[in-house]
Amino acid sequence: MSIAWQTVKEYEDITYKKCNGVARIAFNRPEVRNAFRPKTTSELLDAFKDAHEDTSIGVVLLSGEGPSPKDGGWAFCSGGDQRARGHQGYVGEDGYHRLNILEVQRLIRFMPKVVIAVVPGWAVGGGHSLHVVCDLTLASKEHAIFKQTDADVTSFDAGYGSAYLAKLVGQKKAREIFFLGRNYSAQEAFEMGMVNAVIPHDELEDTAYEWAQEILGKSPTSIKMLKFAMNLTDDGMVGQQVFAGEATRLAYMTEEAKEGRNAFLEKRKPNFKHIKWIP
Ligand SMILES: CC(C)(COP(=O)(O)OP(=O)(O)OC[C@H]1O[C@@H](n2cnc3c(N)ncnc32)[C@H](O)[C@@H]1OP(=O)(O)O)[C@@H](O)C(=O)NCCC(=O)NCCSC(=O)CCC(=O)c1ccccc1C(=O)O
Repeated sequence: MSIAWQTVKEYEDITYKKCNGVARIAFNRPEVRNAFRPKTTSELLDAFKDAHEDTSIGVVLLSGEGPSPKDGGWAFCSGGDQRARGHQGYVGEDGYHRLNILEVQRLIRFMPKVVIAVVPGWAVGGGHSLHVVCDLTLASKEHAIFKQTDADVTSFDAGYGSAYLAKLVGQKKAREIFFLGRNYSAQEAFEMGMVNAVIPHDELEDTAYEWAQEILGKSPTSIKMLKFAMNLTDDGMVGQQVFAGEATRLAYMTEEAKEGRNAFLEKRKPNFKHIKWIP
């Protein structure tokens, strides 16, 4: 299949394309297994915000470009660039120490669209956490490897990367992943419940696009409400807020909401008498 991707914007550390309701954002530092530095996360935030705002986009694919020009290795993302790591975080061009991959995680989690991690190779450390927070994960049969190195480099994603992972794969397995830091194949990750499908490498991108098109055939409101409903119990008050925000939007579309607004603007009491208390 030839997908007519159109580049949206040129970045240094990522690529950003769109086609037919699908946005594709990919790490583009294959020579360092797609490790992210502050510039990468700033660019990711910019692209994700654009995809969030674009009403023609319903699904976002998050992937990693490759293979590495150095050795042909494939990666989704190997986490924070350890060369950019300073005293308090990852040091950007402005000299500030940042820990802003968590902002990217929150955008993925709270975006009213489906985000699919398309994992062509290593998903490691903060890169592993990113696939965990995505709604779905598709992995290359030949090259995807899942690994948590946080405990090797004195880092710990104590939110979605670990606690939510435990919801996906169970407490014992999540603790094994973090405490031992072993490599897991796409098939093993699938059997654990953190990967939706294992796909031959050459078919990975096309399959991700096909899954996206299948999702785009569904009701946008249903998909959005289902995503937020499934997030709700794990996201506490923020999950409730996000879900309730969308419920409010639906309420705004009713006749009674229009009556409430019009009554205020016309400086009269609202008349809800004709509105039925539907059981
Ligand atoms: C990914 C590997 C397992 C791949 O191994 P292999 O295939 O053998 O390749 P290598 O030869 O090791 O790597 C090739 C090349 O890439 C460089 N590289 C790889 N990963 C990184 C990296 N993360 N940073 C910098 N450079 C990297 C490697 O040095 C090689 O370069 P050469 O010049 O060719 O030698 C393996 O590479 C590996 O284990 N990588 C490190 C994985 C890692 O430890 N990642 C960091 C985990 S911590 C993290 O991600 C931060 C989380 C975080 O961001 C966060 C957490 C909590 C709160 C806030 C935050 C936040 O916002 O920051």
